[in-house]
Amino acid sequence: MIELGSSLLPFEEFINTLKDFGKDKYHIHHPFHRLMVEGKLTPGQIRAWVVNRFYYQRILPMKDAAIISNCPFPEVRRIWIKRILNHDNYGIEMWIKLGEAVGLNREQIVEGNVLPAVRFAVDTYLNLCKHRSWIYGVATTLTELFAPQAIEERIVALKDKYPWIKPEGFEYFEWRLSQKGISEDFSGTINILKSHVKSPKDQMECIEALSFKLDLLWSLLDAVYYEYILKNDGKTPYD
Ligand SMILES: O=C(O)c1cc(C(=O)O)c2c(n1)C(=O)C(=O)c1cc(C(=O)O)[nH]c1-2
Repeated sequence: MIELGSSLLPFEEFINTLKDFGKDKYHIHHPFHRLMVEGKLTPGQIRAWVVNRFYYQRILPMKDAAIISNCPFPEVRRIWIKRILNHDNYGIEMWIKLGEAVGLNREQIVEGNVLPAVRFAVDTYLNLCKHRSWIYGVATTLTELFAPQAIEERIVALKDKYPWIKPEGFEYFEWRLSQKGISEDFSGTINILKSHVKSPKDQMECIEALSFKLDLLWSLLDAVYYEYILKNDGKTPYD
Protein backbone atom coordinates (compact mmCIF):
# COMPACT_ATOMS: atom_id res chain seq x y z
CA MET A 1 0.00 0.00 0.00
CA ILE A 2 1.17 3.56 -0.70
CA GLU A 3 2.09 5.69 2.35
CA LEU A 4 0.96 9.29 1.91
CA GLY A 5 1.83 10.56 5.37
CA SER A 6 -0.15 13.62 6.38
CA SER A 7 0.36 15.57 3.14
CA LEU A 8 -2.12 16.12 0.33
CA LEU A 9 -0.53 15.28 -3.01
CA PRO A 10 -1.30 17.62 -5.92
CA PHE A 11 -3.98 15.94 -8.08
CA GLU A 12 -1.78 15.10 -11.09
CA GLU A 13 0.89 13.66 -8.88
CA PHE A 14 -1.75 11.71 -6.97
CA ILE A 15 -3.09 10.10 -10.15
CA ASN A 16 0.44 9.28 -11.30
CA THR A 17 1.12 7.66 -7.92
CA LEU A 18 -2.01 5.53 -8.34
CA LYS A 19 -0.94 4.55 -11.86
CA ASP A 20 2.45 3.49 -10.57
CA PHE A 21 0.89 1.57 -7.70
CA GLY A 22 -1.58 -0.33 -9.88
CA LYS A 23 0.26 -1.00 -13.10
CA ASP A 24 1.85 -4.30 -12.05
CA LYS A 25 -1.19 -5.52 -10.13
CA TYR A 26 -3.77 -5.20 -12.90
CA HIS A 27 -5.36 -8.42 -14.21
CA ILE A 28 -3.63 -7.91 -17.56
CA HIS A 29 -0.68 -9.72 -15.90
CA HIS A 30 -2.75 -12.64 -14.63
CA PRO A 31 -1.77 -16.06 -16.10
CA PHE A 32 -5.37 -16.61 -17.29
CA HIS A 33 -5.34 -13.36 -19.28
CA ARG A 34 -1.89 -14.21 -20.64
CA LEU A 35 -3.11 -17.66 -21.81
CA MET A 36 -6.08 -15.94 -23.46
CA VAL A 37 -3.97 -13.47 -25.42
CA GLU A 38 -1.52 -16.20 -26.41
CA GLY A 39 -4.43 -18.12 -27.97
CA LYS A 40 -4.00 -21.07 -25.61
CA LEU A 41 -7.51 -21.40 -24.14
CA THR A 42 -9.98 -24.07 -25.23
CA PRO A 43 -13.52 -23.07 -26.25
CA GLY A 44 -14.74 -24.48 -22.91
CA GLN A 45 -12.28 -22.30 -20.98
CA ILE A 46 -13.33 -19.17 -22.89
CA ARG A 47 -16.99 -19.99 -22.17
CA ALA A 48 -16.26 -20.55 -18.48
CA TRP A 49 -14.62 -17.11 -18.29
CA VAL A 50 -17.57 -15.44 -20.07
CA VAL A 51 -20.07 -17.04 -17.65
CA ASN A 52 -18.10 -16.10 -14.53
CA ARG A 53 -17.30 -12.59 -15.71
CA PHE A 54 -21.01 -12.06 -16.38
CA TYR A 55 -21.52 -12.11 -12.63
CA TYR A 56 -19.27 -9.04 -12.43
CA GLN A 57 -21.01 -7.38 -15.38
CA ARG A 58 -24.48 -7.76 -13.90
CA ILE A 59 -23.41 -6.22 -10.59
CA LEU A 60 -21.90 -3.08 -12.16
CA PRO A 61 -25.16 -1.06 -12.36
CA MET A 62 -26.12 -2.19 -8.85
CA LYS A 63 -22.84 -0.96 -7.36
CA ASP A 64 -23.23 2.30 -9.30
CA ALA A 65 -26.71 2.71 -7.81
CA ALA A 66 -25.20 2.10 -4.34
CA ILE A 67 -22.59 4.81 -4.97
CA ILE A 68 -25.31 7.25 -6.03
CA SER A 69 -27.40 6.40 -2.97
CA ASN A 70 -24.48 7.50 -0.74
CA CYS A 71 -23.67 10.68 -2.65
CA PRO A 72 -25.17 14.01 -1.57
CA PHE A 73 -24.00 15.96 -4.67
CA PRO A 74 -26.43 16.32 -7.62
CA GLU A 75 -23.60 17.17 -10.03
CA VAL A 76 -21.89 13.87 -9.20
CA ARG A 77 -25.09 11.82 -9.36
CA ARG A 78 -25.91 13.37 -12.76
CA ILE A 79 -22.62 12.08 -14.16
CA TRP A 80 -22.69 8.73 -12.38
CA ILE A 81 -26.21 7.75 -13.43
CA LYS A 82 -24.96 7.46 -17.04
CA ARG A 83 -23.00 4.37 -16.02
CA ILE A 84 -26.20 2.65 -14.89
CA LEU A 85 -28.06 3.61 -18.06
CA ASN A 86 -25.18 2.47 -20.27
CA HIS A 87 -24.88 -0.95 -18.70
CA ASP A 88 -28.62 -1.51 -18.34
CA ASN A 89 -29.40 -0.29 -21.86
CA TYR A 90 -26.46 -1.85 -23.71
CA GLY A 91 -23.67 -3.42 -21.68
CA ILE A 92 -25.46 -6.37 -20.13
CA GLU A 93 -27.12 -7.40 -23.39
CA MET A 94 -23.83 -7.04 -25.28
CA TRP A 95 -22.14 -9.36 -22.79
CA ILE A 96 -24.93 -11.90 -23.35
CA LYS A 97 -24.30 -11.52 -27.08
CA LEU A 98 -20.63 -12.31 -26.43
CA GLY A 99 -21.78 -15.42 -24.57
CA GLU A 100 -23.91 -16.49 -27.53
CA ALA A 101 -21.02 -15.77 -29.92
CA VAL A 102 -18.83 -18.21 -28.00
CA GLY A 103 -21.50 -20.92 -28.16
CA LEU A 104 -23.45 -20.53 -24.91
CA ASN A 105 -27.19 -20.11 -24.73
CA ARG A 106 -28.84 -17.25 -22.87
CA GLU A 107 -29.82 -19.40 -19.92
CA GLN A 108 -26.27 -20.68 -19.45
CA ILE A 109 -25.08 -17.08 -19.20
CA VAL A 110 -27.87 -15.53 -17.16
CA GLU A 111 -28.46 -18.48 -14.83
CA GLY A 112 -24.76 -19.34 -15.06
CA ASN A 113 -22.98 -21.65 -12.71
CA VAL A 114 -20.74 -19.05 -11.08
CA LEU A 115 -17.79 -20.19 -8.98
CA PRO A 116 -18.19 -19.49 -5.24
CA ALA A 117 -14.97 -17.43 -5.07
CA VAL A 118 -16.17 -15.23 -7.94
CA ARG A 119 -19.50 -14.72 -6.18
CA PHE A 120 -17.80 -13.84 -2.88
CA ALA A 121 -15.41 -11.37 -4.52
CA VAL A 122 -18.05 -9.63 -6.61
CA ASP A 123 -20.61 -9.54 -3.77
CA THR A 124 -17.94 -7.93 -1.57
CA TYR A 125 -17.55 -5.24 -4.21
CA LEU A 126 -21.26 -4.46 -4.08
CA ASN A 127 -21.26 -4.45 -0.26
CA LEU A 128 -18.27 -2.10 -0.08
CA CYS A 129 -19.99 0.32 -2.47
CA LYS A 130 -23.05 0.22 -0.21
CA HIS A 131 -21.21 0.68 3.07
CA ARG A 132 -18.09 2.74 2.35
CA SER A 133 -18.10 6.42 1.34
CA TRP A 134 -19.26 7.46 -2.12
CA ILE A 135 -15.69 8.69 -2.82
CA TYR A 136 -14.44 5.16 -2.14
CA GLY A 137 -17.08 3.80 -4.53
CA VAL A 138 -16.16 6.26 -7.28
CA ALA A 139 -12.45 5.53 -6.79
CA THR A 140 -12.96 1.78 -7.28
CA THR A 141 -13.42 2.60 -10.96
CA LEU A 142 -9.83 3.86 -11.17
CA THR A 143 -8.88 0.45 -12.55
CA GLU A 144 -10.22 2.01 -15.76
CA LEU A 145 -6.81 3.70 -15.90
CA PHE A 146 -5.53 0.35 -17.11
CA ALA A 147 -8.59 -1.23 -18.76
CA PRO A 148 -8.20 0.04 -22.36
CA GLN A 149 -4.88 -1.77 -22.79
CA ALA A 150 -6.33 -5.03 -21.42
CA ILE A 151 -9.44 -4.82 -23.60
CA GLU A 152 -7.43 -3.90 -26.70
CA GLU A 153 -5.12 -6.86 -26.18
CA ARG A 154 -8.05 -9.17 -25.54
CA ILE A 155 -10.07 -8.17 -28.59
CA VAL A 156 -7.08 -8.50 -30.94
CA ALA A 157 -6.32 -11.96 -29.54
CA LEU A 158 -9.94 -13.13 -29.61
CA LYS A 159 -10.27 -12.08 -33.26
CA ASP A 160 -6.92 -13.50 -34.39
CA LYS A 161 -6.53 -16.62 -32.32
CA TYR A 162 -10.09 -17.87 -31.79
CA PRO A 163 -11.61 -17.72 -35.31
CA TRP A 164 -14.54 -19.88 -34.14
CA ILE A 165 -15.95 -16.90 -32.12
CA LYS A 166 -18.73 -15.12 -34.05
CA PRO A 167 -17.83 -11.46 -34.80
CA GLU A 168 -20.99 -10.04 -33.15
CA GLY A 169 -19.43 -11.13 -29.85
CA PHE A 170 -16.88 -8.32 -30.05
CA GLU A 171 -19.45 -5.50 -29.78
CA TYR A 172 -19.06 -5.26 -26.01
CA PHE A 173 -15.31 -4.65 -26.18
CA GLU A 174 -15.64 -2.31 -29.18
CA TRP A 175 -18.15 -0.26 -27.19
CA ARG A 176 -15.86 -0.09 -24.15
CA LEU A 177 -12.97 1.08 -26.36
CA SER A 178 -15.07 3.73 -28.14
CA GLN A 179 -15.36 7.38 -27.05
CA LYS A 180 -18.72 6.53 -25.39
CA GLY A 181 -17.16 3.75 -23.32
CA ILE A 182 -14.31 3.82 -20.84
CA SER A 183 -12.99 7.12 -22.11
CA GLU A 184 -16.20 9.02 -21.23
CA ASP A 185 -16.67 7.14 -17.95
CA PHE A 186 -13.09 7.69 -16.93
CA SER A 187 -13.06 11.42 -17.63
CA GLY A 188 -16.19 11.66 -15.43
CA THR A 189 -14.33 9.88 -12.61
CA ILE A 190 -11.31 12.15 -12.91
CA ASN A 191 -13.42 15.34 -12.90
CA ILE A 192 -15.35 14.17 -9.84
CA LEU A 193 -12.24 13.18 -7.89
CA LYS A 194 -10.47 16.40 -8.85
CA SER A 195 -13.32 18.45 -7.34
CA HIS A 196 -14.07 16.33 -4.27
CA VAL A 197 -10.85 14.70 -3.07
CA LYS A 198 -9.64 17.41 -0.74
CA SER A 199 -7.79 15.77 2.14
CA PRO A 200 -5.11 13.14 2.76
CA LYS A 201 -7.91 10.99 4.23
CA ASP A 202 -9.86 11.21 0.94
CA GLN A 203 -6.70 10.29 -0.97
CA MET A 204 -6.17 7.27 1.29
CA GLU A 205 -9.78 6.18 0.59
CA CYS A 206 -9.00 6.28 -3.14
CA ILE A 207 -5.86 4.18 -2.70
CA GLU A 208 -7.73 1.60 -0.63
CA ALA A 209 -10.51 1.53 -3.22
CA LEU A 210 -8.11 1.00 -6.12
CA SER A 211 -6.25 -1.66 -4.17
CA PHE A 212 -9.48 -3.55 -3.43
CA LYS A 213 -10.62 -3.37 -7.04
CA LEU A 214 -7.28 -4.64 -8.38
CA ASP A 215 -7.56 -7.58 -5.97
CA LEU A 216 -11.15 -8.26 -6.99
CA LEU A 217 -10.30 -8.49 -10.71
CA TRP A 218 -7.26 -10.64 -9.89
CA SER A 219 -9.28 -12.96 -7.62
CA LEU A 220 -11.91 -13.48 -10.28
CA LEU A 221 -9.25 -14.80 -12.64
CA ASP A 222 -7.58 -16.84 -9.85
CA ALA A 223 -10.85 -18.69 -9.33
CA VAL A 224 -11.35 -19.33 -13.05
CA TYR A 225 -7.69 -20.36 -13.50
CA TYR A 226 -7.82 -22.86 -10.64
CA GLU A 227 -11.13 -24.42 -11.61
CA TYR A 228 -10.79 -24.56 -15.38
CA ILE A 229 -7.03 -24.67 -16.09
CA LEU A 230 -5.40 -26.42 -13.14
CA LYS A 231 -8.15 -28.83 -12.12
CA ASN A 232 -9.37 -31.80 -14.23
CA ASP A 233 -6.58 -31.31 -16.84
CA GLY A 234 -8.30 -28.16 -18.08
CA LYS A 235 -11.62 -29.86 -18.82
CA THR A 236 -14.73 -27.76 -18.21
CA PRO A 237 -18.50 -28.34 -18.17
CA TYR A 238 -18.63 -26.13 -21.30
CA ASP A 239 -16.38 -28.30 -23.55
O1 LIG B 1 -12.30 -6.20 -19.46
C1 LIG B 1 -11.66 -5.58 -18.63
O2 LIG B 1 -10.44 -5.77 -18.44
C2 LIG B 1 -12.38 -4.58 -17.85
C3 LIG B 1 -11.86 -4.01 -16.72
C4 LIG B 1 -12.63 -3.10 -15.99
C5 LIG B 1 -11.97 -2.50 -14.83
O3 LIG B 1 -10.73 -2.42 -14.84
O4 LIG B 1 -12.60 -2.15 -13.85
C6 LIG B 1 -13.95 -2.82 -16.42
C7 LIG B 1 -14.36 -3.42 -17.63
N1 LIG B 1 -13.61 -4.27 -18.30
C8 LIG B 1 -15.66 -3.17 -18.18
O5 LIG B 1 -15.99 -3.70 -19.24
C9 LIG B 1 -16.56 -2.32 -17.51
O6 LIG B 1 -17.67 -2.09 -17.98
C10 LIG B 1 -16.15 -1.76 -16.29
C11 LIG B 1 -16.85 -0.96 -15.39
C12 LIG B 1 -16.00 -0.76 -14.36
C13 LIG B 1 -16.24 -0.03 -13.12
O7 LIG B 1 -15.33 0.00 -12.29
O8 LIG B 1 -17.36 0.51 -12.95
N2 LIG B 1 -14.81 -1.38 -14.60
C14 LIG B 1 -14.89 -2.00 -15.77
